Amino acid sequence: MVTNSQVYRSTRSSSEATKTFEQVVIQGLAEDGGLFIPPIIPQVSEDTLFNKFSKLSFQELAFEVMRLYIDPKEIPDVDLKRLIKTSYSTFRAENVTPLVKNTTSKSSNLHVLELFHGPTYAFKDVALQFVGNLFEYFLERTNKDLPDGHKKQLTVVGATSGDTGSAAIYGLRGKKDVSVFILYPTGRISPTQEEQMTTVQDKNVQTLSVKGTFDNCQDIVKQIFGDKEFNSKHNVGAVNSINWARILAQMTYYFYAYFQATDGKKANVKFVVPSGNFGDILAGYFAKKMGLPVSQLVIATNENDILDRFLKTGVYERSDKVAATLSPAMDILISSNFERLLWYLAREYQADNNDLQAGKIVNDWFIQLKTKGKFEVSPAIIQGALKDFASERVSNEDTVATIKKMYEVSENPKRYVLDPHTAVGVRVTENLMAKDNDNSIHYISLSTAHPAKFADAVNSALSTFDGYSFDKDVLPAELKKLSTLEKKLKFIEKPDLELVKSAIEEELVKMDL
Ligand SMILES: Cc1ncc(COP(=O)(O)O)c(C=O)c1O
Ligand SMILES: N[C@@H](CCOP(=O)(O)O)C(=O)O
Repeated sequence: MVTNSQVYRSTRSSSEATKTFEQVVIQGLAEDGGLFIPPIIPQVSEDTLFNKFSKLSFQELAFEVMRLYIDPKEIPDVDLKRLIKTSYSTFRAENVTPLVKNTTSKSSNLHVLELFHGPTYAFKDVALQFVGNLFEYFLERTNKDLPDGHKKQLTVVGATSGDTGSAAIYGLRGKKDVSVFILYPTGRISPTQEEQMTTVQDKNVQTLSVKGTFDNCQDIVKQIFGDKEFNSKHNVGAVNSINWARILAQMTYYFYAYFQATDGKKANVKFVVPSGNFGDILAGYFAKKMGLPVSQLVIATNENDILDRFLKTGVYERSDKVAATLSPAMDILISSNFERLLWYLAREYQADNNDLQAGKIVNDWFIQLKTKGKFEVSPAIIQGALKDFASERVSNEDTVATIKKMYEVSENPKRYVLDPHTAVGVRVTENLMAKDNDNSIHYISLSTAHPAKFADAVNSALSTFDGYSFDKDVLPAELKKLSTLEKKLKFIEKPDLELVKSAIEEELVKMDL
């Protein structure tokens, strides 16, 4: 029986947990196709939360949170502190994830948590700057005494609906003994997102534009992990939120934002999270289960609403009918990280708190998903999920209307511009506030990307306003110059595993790392 939160297991395994943090970070996905999780979630007392954690800087808090999940024998304190410091030194905001308090008016507790102050202007940087440095740290240690030609090299393969790709590339560009291949759906990401990825010329980076959807790209990535021969030949690594380190690094801002919103006091707090692959909100679930007194985590989706439908019906169903929306990074039908949540729910509500039995249940569900295209969970599981989560979906029209309304009414700051993903969250937050009708609740709405990345949606909401100029008011100079830079990308004409594997092998030879 595992008793410590620094040992990991797969969501689909019926054996005891045995994996170390380094193993799960480097391996990415478990051999059985499951995701790695810590079966024990560490607990933080109220005293520690409100008398210690609430007084820390973002970096200090990141250390305290991460320390609970990483054995000091694997990364000693001094190294973990250095990794955190280096990772967040690239952010434009000193406190990394600032909270814009009382955004609409002094008397309303709607706070916007800006997560886009990293190098690629999206929340993914918070985790991927850290993950890049973590890969480098582990590889340097493994390779230190190995002669050239025998050093371990990691081939990172990731799928993106727009933001993970550039954040992973910026986290890994130029790093020793790592190559990075990013698959994205042709024509289904914004022009700026595409430019951010394809204009990076470092020789260890290659983007693959795949004719298909994000779900196709993600499926191919998972198949590559399951391909034993390819995987053992190339040491495939993950940058998507299937990698546990992504979730871990995202926990910090739930704690930090809570204390910023409440001035370090215990209060009634709800987080609203624009969701797709369920990685971001899952980090909030861990924070809540660790003891942060969050009253609700609210899933905000666009028209691709598998998560909302699941919470309403208990049926998790595959579909290939992905809608192209104004919040394209959330155009996702299969939410990878949902599997992690399902494991904790299965353990508590169906397996009498037995880890091994929970693994068996989750494995059965995912076999059904593969063979029958869907699975259904019991009402007890849904009722369990609803103790922590609520959900709502938002249309394109309401997304545009929310960007417009915020621009008109915001007080702090005036003329506040939301990106369309953030707008999905803000719309859900406003609906919730109307329903709750309780001034004592703090609502923290996560802002997951900078509006400059989504010119079409933002302009369709704001171009009729007198004096509004996207170039002047929204677009940072750094992103403006991207359109003038040379592009490096390779087209893959259909979403096919073999085509992608050949492209990777061909490029690896050219990279000659
Ligand atoms: C801007 C933006 N918002 C929201 C999301 C959804 O986050 P998650 O996939 O972690 O649910 C994504 C993509 O992941 C994103 O890029
Ligand atoms: N929205 C994401 C999709 C990939 O999700 P991840 O969090 O699992 O990496 C993106 O922008 O690429």
